[in-house]
Amino acid sequence: MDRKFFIVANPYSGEGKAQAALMRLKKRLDQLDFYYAVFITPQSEILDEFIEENLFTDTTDLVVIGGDGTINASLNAIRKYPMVMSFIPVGTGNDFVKTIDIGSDLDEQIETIIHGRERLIDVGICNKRKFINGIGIGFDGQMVYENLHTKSIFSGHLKFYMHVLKILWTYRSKYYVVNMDGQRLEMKLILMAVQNGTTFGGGFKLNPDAKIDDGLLNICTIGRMTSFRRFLNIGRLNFGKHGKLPEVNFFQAKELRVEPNDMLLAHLDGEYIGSPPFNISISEKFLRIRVKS
Ligand SMILES: Nc1ncnc2c1ncn2[C@@H]1O[C@H](COP(=O)(O)OP(=O)(O)OP(=O)(O)O)[C@@H](O)[C@H]1O
Repeated sequence: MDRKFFIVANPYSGEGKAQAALMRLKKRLDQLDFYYAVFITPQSEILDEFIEENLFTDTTDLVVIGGDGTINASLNAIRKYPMVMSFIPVGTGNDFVKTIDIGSDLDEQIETIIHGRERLIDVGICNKRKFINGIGIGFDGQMVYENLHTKSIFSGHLKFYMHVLKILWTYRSKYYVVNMDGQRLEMKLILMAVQNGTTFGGGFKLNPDAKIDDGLLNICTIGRMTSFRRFLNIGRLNFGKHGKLPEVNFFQAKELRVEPNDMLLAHLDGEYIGSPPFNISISEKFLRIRVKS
């Protein structure tokens, strides 16, 4: 079957790096005489619906040029179609691609889009919305909320890390009631990260042992911790070395319910989604993606 590429490019991701990546990809596809169409995303709460409306049904390859939010919207747009997804990560955090190998520079990533091997991966579902990387409830949900709603003289990474510092200092632990594969747990936590991938927040490896094709959700919880200890230990998260801290626990589950609590804010693949209740599950080997190795 002839390949047909549908390219979703977000001009806003990562402060506008998509344009240059799109030009290079188009040039390479032209050289190889491949058919492609380009969809430039609009700013919208229902981005997935816009993508779905514009997709042609015989697309073989859906290429996302954007960050985790654009990958998420594309994932939720292709529910009826058996296409392979590939990525050029130009977002701010680009957390999902840190779990896979798509090549380290633009040229390698473009070759992966064209010649990479197919891999079948799991996809998470939260209240009927799919996620590829994960859901952060508590501390990092608060961060995404404040990044969205607070004006700042900074932008991009700098704005994000200013919020990390402020919230790291001020955030108070909250009460979670959770049901994990039938087991009820009540905990006071700073955060709960429910993930398919390993990384959140632009490089924090909260679930370093997560595998994207094992049919399981990996869950990291961090309990009450003084502000001083948070500052002392945050560096460990960059290397996934937080597991030895007494406040940290890891779980694996197929299904999870987080009971209502308006004090808890959450994000799904980096996009703010409000407060629980959340019914979360995993769809094993649901999505085909293209990787380098
Ligand atoms: N044309 C546009 N103008 C402004 N915002 C847009 C536009 N197109 C999409 N968006 C918004 O971009 C957001 C998704 O951005 P995306 O996640 O891809 O990049 P990022 O936030 O820089 O990266 P990451 O999530 O990896 O940190 C969505 O909230 C979407 O509404």
